[in-house]
Amino acid sequence: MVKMYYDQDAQLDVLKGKTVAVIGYGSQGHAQAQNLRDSGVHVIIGLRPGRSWEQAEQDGFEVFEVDEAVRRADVVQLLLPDEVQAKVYQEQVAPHLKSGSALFFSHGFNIHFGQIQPASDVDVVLIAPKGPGHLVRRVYVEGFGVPALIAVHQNASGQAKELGLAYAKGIGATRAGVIETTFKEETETDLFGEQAVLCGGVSELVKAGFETLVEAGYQPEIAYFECLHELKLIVDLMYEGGLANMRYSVSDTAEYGDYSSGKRVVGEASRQAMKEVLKEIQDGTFARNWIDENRQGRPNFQRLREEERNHQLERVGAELRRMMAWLDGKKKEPVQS
Ligand SMILES: NC(=O)C1=CN([C@@H]2O[C@H](COP(=O)(O)OP(=O)(O)OC[C@H]3O[C@@H](n4cnc5c(N)ncnc54)[C@H](OP(=O)(O)O)[C@@H]3O)[C@@H](O)[C@H]2O)C=CC1
Ligand SMILES: CC(=O)[C@](C)(O)C(=O)O
Repeated sequence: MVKMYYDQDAQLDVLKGKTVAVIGYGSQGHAQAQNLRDSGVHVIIGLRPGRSWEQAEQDGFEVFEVDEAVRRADVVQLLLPDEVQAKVYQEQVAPHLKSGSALFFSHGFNIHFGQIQPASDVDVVLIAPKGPGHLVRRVYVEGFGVPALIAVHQNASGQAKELGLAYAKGIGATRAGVIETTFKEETETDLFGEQAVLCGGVSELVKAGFETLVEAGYQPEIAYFECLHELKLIVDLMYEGGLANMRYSVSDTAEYGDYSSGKRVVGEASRQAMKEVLKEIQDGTFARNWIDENRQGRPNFQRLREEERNHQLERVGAELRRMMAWLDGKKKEPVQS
């Protein structure tokens, strides 16, 4: 049986008198910094001058250049994009990390693939929320938390796990539950999940369904409602009670269609492809490709991002969201970074 850690297993006092430097103020950075502050933890932000710096100051944080924030910190949480962490670490973190301090991550990529190799006199801990940063903040404010994973790569202080659990409590994760893992397991499962299921898998399934209906002559707006908009409602049911809860709520017609046609759409070929994707994550092929793509200035990433943004599905969806008044009040168009 998996061991889950909850609020009662974590002591916020472990962070009492310590300064946490959150490096980066994006999806995870803004959420974790605000949650920690609301939990009574002393938080400073490390950034480069720019949009995030202005936002963090507007949100009431003390903001410093990365090296200065590191010098002031007992805990340094690296919430930079994975592809820039190694360079920033080498140039602005490692030379200033205090002996006996702690280096935190929310994804194990750079430790697991050897891009960052910390000195032996610091704790190295992973606290990985299993959800997008904006939900980490929203759910915390609502009084609950996004579950997370904890792993200890180095325990120089002898208290790394206690420190990690205190941090997890500070961001609200122990309200939901924290599972112990390793940097390897978190990295490989997270990369697999975002590629084969959550982002890549679902996006291609939605696009294929939308295009199948549109190419067959149906109205794009109906195809959008059927294949994307309604997906949230279905996934909410799965979130609340598993596949069984979704199948309980949909019609028997839909449930029978689920059983009779689902495996024809996502069948043995898809399962084989998933195994290949996982193998390329495990043997480092994906990591090398991603690191190389960034070294070359992201030509393929930018091209593919542009193609996807111009997909008919996106255009139809944007128009429908403008028309759906109730949604307008809740969701802003995604920030075009
Ligand atoms: N997004 C998510 O929901 C999740 C992310 N994670 C992990 O969290 C970590 C952070 O990801 P995420 O929050 O998505 O990142 P974002 O891209 O949302 O934010 C990155 C932040 O880093 C800053 N930054 C970028 N480059 C530099 C630099 N050279 N020097 C200083 N600051 C810089 C950006 O500021 P600027 O405005 O100047 O560009 C921005 O504030 C990653 O390890 C990721 O894998 C884990 C779980 C979920
Ligand atoms: C939200 C999350 O954990 C992801 C999809 O893996 C990520 O954004 O890195």
